[in-house]
Amino acid sequence: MIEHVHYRVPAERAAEFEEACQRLSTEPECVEYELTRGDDEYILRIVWKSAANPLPEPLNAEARHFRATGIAGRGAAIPTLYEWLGGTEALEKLFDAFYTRVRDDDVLEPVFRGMDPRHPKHVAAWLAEVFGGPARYSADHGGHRHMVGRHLGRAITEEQRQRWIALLLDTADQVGLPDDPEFRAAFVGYLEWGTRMARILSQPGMDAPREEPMPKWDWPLPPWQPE
Ligand code: HEM
Repeated sequence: MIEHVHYRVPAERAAEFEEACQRLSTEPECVEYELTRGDDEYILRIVWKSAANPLPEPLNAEARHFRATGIAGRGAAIPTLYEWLGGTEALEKLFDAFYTRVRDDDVLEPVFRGMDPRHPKHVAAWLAEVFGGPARYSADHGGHRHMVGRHLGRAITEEQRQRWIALLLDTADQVGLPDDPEFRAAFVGYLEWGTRMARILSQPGMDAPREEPMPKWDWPLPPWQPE
């Protein structure tokens, strides 16, 4: 439940009012909130876990309630991770180089022996979509369910997972993927999550995958850009 509350606050009470708003940080049912300010008025937006909660003084005023539509996003002022890393061309270069190195890797070679030769391009298409690029993996390669299905029953070990990630990061340096702190934090974050999911889903006894939305990855911090 999303609540919007409009307040008129005289200048002499502004500090007290803003302090009261900050106490929403300790509300157990509050997911997030944002206070925006006009000349002598404010709008407070609160996202509640379920139903809206009563607000303490001096915040209790007439509120309007809304539901999320799922329509939300970033504008073009902040590039997607996909744009930042150089798009499909850069991702294909990364995975071509990576799977070439996999052939000479003692830990990973047995895992990928007999691999489909289109595999590097498919993984590039997967990552492109996860990082905010074109939805080609969903459209042409079976989407999330297919990807999960390709890991089923492979019993990936922790050693294999760690080698996969280490070799991919080394290849990222080799092919010149951006190495700024924000991009690498996002990239490593996704790889940690994705490889751990792949290992868990590949263990014996895991059920056939269900249809699920593609994961979407974003910046943990916006990238630094010159003014
Ligand atoms: C972020 C981590 C990972 C991503 C994004 C990823 C992505 C993918 C995708 C998209 C496919 C299906 C390709 C297709 O559509 O044909 C796939 C298949 C596969 N993955 Fe992963 N994977 C990850 C981690 C791992 C790890 C850690 C291993 C093992 C060490 C692994 C082993 C495999 C194997 C053996 C296949 C089947 C290859 C073939 O024969 O075509 N994956 N992966």
